[in-house]
Amino acid sequence: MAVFTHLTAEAVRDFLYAYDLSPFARHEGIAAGVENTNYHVFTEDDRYILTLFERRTPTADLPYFLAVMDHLSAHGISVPRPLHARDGRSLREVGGRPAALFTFLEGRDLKAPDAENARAAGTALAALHRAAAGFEQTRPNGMGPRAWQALYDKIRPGLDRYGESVPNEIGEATRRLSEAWSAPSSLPTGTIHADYFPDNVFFSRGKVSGIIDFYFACTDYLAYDLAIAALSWMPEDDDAPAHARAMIDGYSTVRPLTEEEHAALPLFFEAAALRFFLTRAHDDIFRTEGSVVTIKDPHVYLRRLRAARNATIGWEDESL
Ligand SMILES: Nc1ncnc2c1ncn2[C@@H]1O[C@H](COP(=O)(O)OP(=O)(O)O)[C@@H](O)[C@H]1O
Ligand SMILES: N[C@@H](CCOP(=O)(O)O)C(=O)O
Repeated sequence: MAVFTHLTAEAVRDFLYAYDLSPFARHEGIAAGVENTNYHVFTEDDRYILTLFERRTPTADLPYFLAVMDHLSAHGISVPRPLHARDGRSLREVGGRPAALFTFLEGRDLKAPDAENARAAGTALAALHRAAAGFEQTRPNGMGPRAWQALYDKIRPGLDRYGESVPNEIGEATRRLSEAWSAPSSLPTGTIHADYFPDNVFFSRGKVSGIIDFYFACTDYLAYDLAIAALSWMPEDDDAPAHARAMIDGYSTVRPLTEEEHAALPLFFEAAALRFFLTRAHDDIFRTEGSVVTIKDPHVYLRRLRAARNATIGWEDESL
């Protein structure tokens, strides 16, 4: 996260009174992430994560995100479980923001995952898709083609900082991929994570120990989720496809892809690259002064968009 909303110890203590927990001890801001404000909250005998939902996370969708996490944790997937206060509510308010308290997950995200880690992450993603199959609520993808177009329109004047031809190049990709996306298809859909990056997957002793950050979760193509994961687990400075192949192999051991899904992967790689280029470029162009936020590099996804478009990224390999 970042710390967009600062909370005093008194505010956190008051917030905790609504829950059946032991007394508040202390809290600490967390500097990772880019969307929401997160704090470690320590009571006298346990620890939790307090998340304040900032403006980019749509407030109306918070009950859906919390329900996804409730469902997955009830179905054996290690995700933050929202705590319900004495009045039954998990969605509350603190510091003027909607907020929720979560169980703390052991483990850490890997700064430089290897291909075997990607394989394990792929297996865990397929298990998540399977566990989510019984979840009945749906949500359209807020980062789908309509959002690409809106983001593009907003950032277009600033895009030439990445190269003179980039405004037109991204405009063309947005149009072309949006059209391809809306073509009729019978690809399997379901609840997807939609941001399955290495920083959202915790490992402990070489195994996946937890999956966090469900604030882009939505109903969309399962193979698109896999494409986001396969793309984002490649080292940022290297587009060698070993990690992506391992991710797809690991995934397929739990949920084998249909032929149609295999055929759709190149489109999904391009779409995933465009989606993350657009949001990273947006955050880069519209930096928020005074927040402790790490801006993620848009160039990585511009490069991957080009590589996916030109099929020079190795996706054409038969093992895919
Ligand atoms: N349930 C949790 N257990 C342990 N750590 C967590 C948990 N939720 C969040 N974190 C920590 O907070 C950081 C930021 O969370 P994240 O959901 O990625 O924020 P953002 O939505 O701002 O991107 C994570 O990298 C992790 O260190
Ligand atoms: N994963 C995305 C941005 C969202 O960040 P997260 O901290 O919520 O995973 C990116 O890398 O662009």
